Amino acid sequence: MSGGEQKPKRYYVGVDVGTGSVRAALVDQSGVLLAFADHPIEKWEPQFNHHEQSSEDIWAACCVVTKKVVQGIDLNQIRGLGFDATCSLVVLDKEFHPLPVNHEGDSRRNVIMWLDHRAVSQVNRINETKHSILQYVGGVMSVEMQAPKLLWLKENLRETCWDKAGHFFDLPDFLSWKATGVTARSLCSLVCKWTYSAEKGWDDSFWKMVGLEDFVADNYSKIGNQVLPPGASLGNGLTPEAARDLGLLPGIAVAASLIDAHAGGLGVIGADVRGHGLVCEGQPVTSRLAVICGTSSCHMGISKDPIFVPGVWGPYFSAMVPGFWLNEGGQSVTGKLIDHMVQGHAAFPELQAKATARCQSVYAYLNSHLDLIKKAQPVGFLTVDLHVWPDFHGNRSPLADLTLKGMVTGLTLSQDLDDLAILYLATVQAIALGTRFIKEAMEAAGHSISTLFLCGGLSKNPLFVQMHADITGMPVVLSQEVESVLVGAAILGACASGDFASVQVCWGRWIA
Ligand SMILES: Nc1ncnc2c1ncn2[C@@H]1O[C@H](COP(=O)(O)OP(=O)(O)O)[C@@H](O)[C@H]1O
Ligand SMILES: O=C(CO)[C@H](O)[C@H](O)COP(=O)(O)O
Repeated sequence: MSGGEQKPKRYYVGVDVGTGSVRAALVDQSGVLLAFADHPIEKWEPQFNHHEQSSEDIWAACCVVTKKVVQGIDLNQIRGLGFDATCSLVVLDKEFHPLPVNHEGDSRRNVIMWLDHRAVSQVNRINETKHSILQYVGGVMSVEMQAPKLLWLKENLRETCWDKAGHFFDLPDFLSWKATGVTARSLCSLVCKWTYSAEKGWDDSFWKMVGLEDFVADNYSKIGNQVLPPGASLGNGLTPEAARDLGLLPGIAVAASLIDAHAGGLGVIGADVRGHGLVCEGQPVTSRLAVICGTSSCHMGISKDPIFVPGVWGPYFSAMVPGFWLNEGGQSVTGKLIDHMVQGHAAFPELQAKATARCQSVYAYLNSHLDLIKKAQPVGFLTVDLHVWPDFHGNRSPLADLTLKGMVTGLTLSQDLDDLAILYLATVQAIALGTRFIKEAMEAAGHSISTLFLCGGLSKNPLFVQMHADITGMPVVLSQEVESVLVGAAILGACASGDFASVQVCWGRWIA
């Protein structure tokens, strides 16, 4: 190459598997997102509180979106691939074929989704053990974690699933296995959802005490006995078969994955805010709370030393930003709750018709409708008589009580569009109050938070963002790059490629 010629560009692909859809992005070596694609995924709810998906369907959606974002690019310039996903449980047999996680024996449905609450009796028994490991999940294990779901499978689907199972994967780790054939697990998923300790490894006494001693006996081969930090390069990279599926070249570096909330946290928490006059400009990164808000909301705060927050998951070492401890608060349904309240209201068909006529989303329409009816008052005052308690799917943080239910007070006989708009507003406010509740619990335990950094689907809703600012009394920062979760996933691919020495170096160049 002559001195004047430029080096060929280098690209990385990030794939983000959310609850409702799969997204992919092509990102260049400066961290700029050049192409985006998304594709819906299937969900089943065969009975109340049972939520299932198909790992084959999810992989097929990953292939669709990846092929789209690399169209027109010289594939030789694509250097790395990173995945993030929801923390759902994928079950495969010894030959890596899907196994049913349901009474119907439908093996297509081989994923117990993260929001599935079938394992209530199992998690209650796990919590009754008072095992010391529970202090690393806020004192109370959530029914959404993997241990209670595994125990449910053992107790309920012994012959059709448990005895035949060869591999239990967190969804992010399933994807990296599917791409590389390497069964190593990410430190992120094992630490955050499976009770693994970055310092001490698996705790035999926990698994024996809860009735899952089977894992100890076979040296954890079914749930992971090779653990790698997120961003580590896996095996020989993309296998020829996976390369064909994804429309990429074999051998491209594939990274150990992250959970979706953690990829979002990585994508926003270090953002360069210089020149905006924000209070956090001169403060350490530990003064920031990243809130990743999609179907659920996850509240990610980091610290130099471990902080134990009752009802808030963690502290987890190096599970999101290497070298930092992580606490993760959360609300199990936020986007899903707003959709539920709006779509279940009698005036929804009228709303849909009016929004369609204006070529707007129902939320854009509702936001402008609230502006119309608020008259001279700030919009928040429209709900002085109407209040929502948002724990329709239990409370993840800080009460850590899965038995809690939702509540609405102040209802009248009105079912018109004004009524729907005000109920929508009260729901958004309730969710923002939930964020404040979590932030206050984290501060009471030792965090010092001055600024919120939002990303995920709900951060595209200006009312949601404004209510978070009004109700927490803190500035809310949105990244210039809306798809921050995908930037987090691409950082993994960039790190695995060897073009950046570590996740932290890439993070420093792209984000901070
Ligand atoms: N432009 C938008 N305005 C308002 N709400 C939005 C917008 N885009 C997405 N959402 C809401 O965000 C939620 C989904 O967020 P997303 O991050 O896509 O979820 P997931 O990662 O769980 O699949 C849904 O409840 C949806 O209604
Ligand atoms: O527990 C979580 C992260 O630790 C998330 O709630 C879960 O992964 C679902 O994410 P999303 O709501 O974005 O689909």
